[in-house]
Amino acid sequence: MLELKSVSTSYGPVPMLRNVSLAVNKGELVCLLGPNGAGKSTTFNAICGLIRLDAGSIRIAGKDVAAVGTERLSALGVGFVPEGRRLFPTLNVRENLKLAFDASRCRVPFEDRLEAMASLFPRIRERLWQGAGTMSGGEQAMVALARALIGDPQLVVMDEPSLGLSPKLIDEYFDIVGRIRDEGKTVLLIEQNAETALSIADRGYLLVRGQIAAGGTSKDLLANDTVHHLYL
Ligand SMILES: Nc1ncnc2c1ncn2[C@@H]1O[C@H](COP(=O)(O)OP(=O)(O)OP(=O)(O)O)[C@@H](O)[C@H]1O
Repeated sequence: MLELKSVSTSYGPVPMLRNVSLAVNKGELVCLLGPNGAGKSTTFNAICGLIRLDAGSIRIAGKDVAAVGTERLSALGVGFVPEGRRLFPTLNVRENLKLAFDASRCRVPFEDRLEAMASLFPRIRERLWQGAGTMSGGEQAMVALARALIGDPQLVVMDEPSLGLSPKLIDEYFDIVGRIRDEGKTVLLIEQNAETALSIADRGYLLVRGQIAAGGTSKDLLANDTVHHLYL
């Protein structure tokens, strides 16, 4: 569903990602872990088609992201949860969700998808008319995930969605992410919160200084010395 093949990027003369290869198969929940500055958000932006690659390729459902273009990825069946949520603060929740729905190719009526989101996120149901910018951080995190899901995507890519959430809310959030995978969606979860991410992921990769330093099943990574040294 998602394949990065020997991807290298740079910021001006400074190399960032170096020869990064990773794959997420249909129906899998895979996490990409890494310390601050490892290149996680750079990887996310590259998957969104926002960064030009120096080398390598990124394919979603077999299609080259660079050829498809960022603005058409949603219609290809991809939902994104960017770091910091990036909702439209002056629009209400419903309007935020409607914009994302309109960018997708979902054939189910909007009201049906809205009802599905309200069932998945009960906190959202009574907040549909509230300005997104006035919601709490936790509520905004739920809206950002609902926005990624409203068009019924096949693939969901998330960049550090648990940032700023309380421990209780992190558990609730990751529980929902696990359910999304159980319902058949493919998920790439980019996270610093290694222990929680690995507790729901099927597999994971560790990114260190722009390179993949380890990869394997969640069980393997939990037993990996480098992962332990960095996180656990
Ligand atoms: N637009 C940019 N121009 C120059 N350098 C950049 C740019 N964006 C990111 N970088 C640098 O690239 C490196 C990787 O940044 P990135 O945001 O991908 O890391 P990260 O793994 O997501 O970190 P964090 O967990 O702290 O968010 C950092 O050293 C950062 O300063």
